[in-house]
Amino acid sequence: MHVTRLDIRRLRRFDEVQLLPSPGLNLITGDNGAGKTSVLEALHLMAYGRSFRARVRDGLIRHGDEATEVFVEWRERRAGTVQTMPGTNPGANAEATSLASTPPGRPDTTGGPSGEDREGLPAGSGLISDGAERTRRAGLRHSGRDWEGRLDGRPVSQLGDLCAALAVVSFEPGSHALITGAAENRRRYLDWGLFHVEQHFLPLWRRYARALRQRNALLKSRAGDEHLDAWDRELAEAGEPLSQYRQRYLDAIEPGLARLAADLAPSLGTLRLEYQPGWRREDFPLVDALLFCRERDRLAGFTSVGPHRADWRIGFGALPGREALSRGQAKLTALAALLAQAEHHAAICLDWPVIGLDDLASELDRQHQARVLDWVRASGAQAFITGTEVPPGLAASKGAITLFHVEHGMLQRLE
Ligand SMILES: Nc1ncnc2c1ncn2[C@@H]1O[C@H](COP(=O)(O)OP(=O)(O)OP(=O)(O)O)[C@@H](O)[C@H]1O
Repeated sequence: MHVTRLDIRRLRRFDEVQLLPSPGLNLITGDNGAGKTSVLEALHLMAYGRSFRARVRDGLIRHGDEATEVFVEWRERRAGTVQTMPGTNPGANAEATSLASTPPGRPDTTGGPSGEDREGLPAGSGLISDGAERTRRAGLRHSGRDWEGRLDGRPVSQLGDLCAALAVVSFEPGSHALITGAAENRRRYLDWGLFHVEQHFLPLWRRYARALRQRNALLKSRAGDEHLDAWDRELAEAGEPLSQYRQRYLDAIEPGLARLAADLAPSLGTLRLEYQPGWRREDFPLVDALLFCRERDRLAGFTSVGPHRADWRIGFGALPGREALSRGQAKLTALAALLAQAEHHAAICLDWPVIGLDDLASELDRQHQARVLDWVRASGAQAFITGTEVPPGLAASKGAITLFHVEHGMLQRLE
């Protein structure tokens, strides 16, 4: 998929800007504080319902305004999501390759903008099909507390449905948290991938989240066993398959991630992934684990076992543990994980997610920049790269790039 138009209103320092990007590489330059990252944040907001830097109410809305608005128009393959369990059928494009060679088969994403220009947020005028591709539109108005969204001309009742439409993978200065930060980052990574490739995952995830809320409320109110039994069963019925989806997703990602990590950080040795389901799954079914922990959970007032406590870890042959990774190595590993996720998405959905690379030059040395840019270019994915200057690695990476410049709250395309 590729974005053909992005309108941003009242986000950070922007009053109102519009970006008409190319389907390939787009570079956004500007001085410190000009608003380059804000452009990526706007895209991320539409795809995740939050910024990668903060929640909406923590500074995303322009000072003095009530809400921020983002409108995105994009082209995507009509085939949409192929409903296949991750890991069971990676698809024709799943032959993952290294950064040094050409990435997997390039989905055809060459269609241009629909040509139809729309004003106004967050309304959309419906879905426009055109052969193998279609144009989609999403608008989101977010005040931090409330939100209002439209997708293809219709109101959206759940933010998750809006976010599941546009797939964006963002690499930014905080991305190392995926490897060295809290488990929540790693659960989100799995869940984001699954939202997009497995149609049964989101309802299951919602069912689990609801059951967890209910069980926690009962624990807090010291409810009797007869009430908790039913919610334990419900939690387990949603939690077991949810956990299996995550495990299989991680298994499906692992080979591509290992190859990408070997290219980006070869000195670390062989990569392996370990999934931790959130309870001793090898010993007990979840329903039994919940029962065993019931008294402890009553005292604590929350559920201490289950997929909401899941995690996954990366280990490297040459290191004692992920704690031994330098910050730079953690960043390279996070980038490998994000690109592997993008690659897997492309293999299953036959369409690349949009890739955001914030401040690439300050994150990677010249040689790694060039490798990543070559890889992204060869993939056919649309990418948004930001930097105070043209990244040095871009000089070594041959091919077209569309340039934009941000200054004084304005966003301009440079010819
Ligand atoms: N809520 C807000 N209201 C108004 N202005 C804001 C708000 N939040 C941040 N800003 C300003 O918006 C700009 C944010 O810019 P952004 O982080 O996108 O810049 P950047 O070009 O990526 O900068 P850098 O190169 O320093 O990373 C900064 O000038 C910041 O002071």
